[in-house]
Amino acid sequence: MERCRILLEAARIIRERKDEIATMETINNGKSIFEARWDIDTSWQCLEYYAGLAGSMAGEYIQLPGGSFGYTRREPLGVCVGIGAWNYPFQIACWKSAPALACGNAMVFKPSPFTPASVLLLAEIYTEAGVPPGLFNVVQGGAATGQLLCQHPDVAKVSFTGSVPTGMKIMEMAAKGIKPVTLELGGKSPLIIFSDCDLENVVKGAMMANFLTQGEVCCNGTRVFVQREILDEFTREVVKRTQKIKIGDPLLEDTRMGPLINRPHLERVLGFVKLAKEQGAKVLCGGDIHVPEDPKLKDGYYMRPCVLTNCRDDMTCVKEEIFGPVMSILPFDTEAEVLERANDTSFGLAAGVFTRDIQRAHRVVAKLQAGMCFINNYNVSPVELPFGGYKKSGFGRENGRVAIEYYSQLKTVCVEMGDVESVF
Ligand SMILES: NC(=O)C1=CN([C@@H]2O[C@H](COP(=O)(O)OP(=O)(O)OC[C@H]3O[C@@H](n4cnc5c(N)ncnc54)[C@H](O)[C@@H]3O)[C@@H](O)[C@H]2O)C=CC1
Ligand SMILES: C[N+](C)(C)CCCC(=O)O
Repeated sequence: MERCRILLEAARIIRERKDEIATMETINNGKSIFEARWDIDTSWQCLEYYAGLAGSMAGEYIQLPGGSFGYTRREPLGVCVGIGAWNYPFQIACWKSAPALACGNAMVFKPSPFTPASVLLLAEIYTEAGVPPGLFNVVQGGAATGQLLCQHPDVAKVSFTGSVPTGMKIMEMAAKGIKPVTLELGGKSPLIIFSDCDLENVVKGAMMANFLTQGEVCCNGTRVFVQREILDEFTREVVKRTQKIKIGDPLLEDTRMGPLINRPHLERVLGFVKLAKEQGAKVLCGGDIHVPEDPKLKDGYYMRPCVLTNCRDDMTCVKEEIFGPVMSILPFDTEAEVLERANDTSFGLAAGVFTRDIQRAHRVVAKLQAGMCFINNYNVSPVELPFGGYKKSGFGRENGRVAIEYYSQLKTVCVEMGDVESVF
């Protein structure tokens, strides 16, 4: 209950300082202030959720023959390390620290060096809320710092959000110390749109699946499979809306897309679009640099969101994670065909299906190889639901009741009520 009270107080302070934190996050990352406010909401909600669970963590009592019994205790792991990516800096820190602290662990958090700032506000808020000194710590740095943290003998667990290649290294380092890891890695998720869907919702869903945070979202549904009967209508509508996305100064109230994280990443994303064209894809809109009218923004890392058609499953833009605002549209004819194509990837973070046929919706998600499946929506993040990947998108889960298991260990106590029976 004490942990609950402190986490609730921290959640309250985050709500109270929401605009200030969102502004910091926008400056930190470049996402629009409108969206940053959403991220701050899913951050304090996570603290509230685990505050609620903190007081109810308990073990089991198991009756044994002859009056003997056993019981289990859910105990903390110790010092947990959190390593974050740059796309959701504040939210990632909350999604890791809230369950860690609720379970009684300490956390050392290392944000991405591209977004070092907002997590310091979180540390400040935890302290103000009553988290004892030393329980939540921020260490700044890049790969070398991350490695030192993972290899440190006093660290009991590592929770990582980032790319697949780094995830592999983390797992290797953790293996040397037999430390559990949670890996939230990349994706190339399918969004499957059947012709019986509600077109208005589907278009909104496809935009949500592709263009939040400049498209720099791990669970984005970037392979948009559209049933052939509605291909033209869907494409027309999605292109129309994509062209209307307001790009510019992310601190302005009506902006919906800010700059990408840095110059090399912008160039990498533009390179994917160039390669897509060379491989035969057609750019229906965007895919190039955007120069805002405001002269002080002219060197910003802005690009116009891109919709690609004429895509084939073997193209690089369809196979690899771009981590930018690039949607690939792929027509399909039958359910069996689309399922096979959707699952033909080494990633498995998320997937979405839009249809009015409820039997089909559940049949399809049951066969999708992805940890987070959406029916008739995409990229919403209720903190009550576990989030995490299949296959190379990682393992372990954040959010939901299950995350408790990734931040605690189970002790079994066996109690003898009779005499010791010995073989000797
Ligand atoms: N599944 C998920 O929840 C999410 C996954 N991602 C993935 O993250 C990637 C983009 O983020 P980046 O920051 O570029 O990823 P990254 O893997 O380069 O870096 C992530 C974090 O790991 C640290 N790091 C880098 N090398 C390390 C090493 N050898 N040892 C320990 N720490 C190390 C970085 O400093 C950073 O804090 C994308 O591939 C994306 O899919 C991003 C956000 C969410
Ligand atoms: C908030 N949401 C669902 C759009 C993305 C969360 C995962 C990430 O950190 O990329």
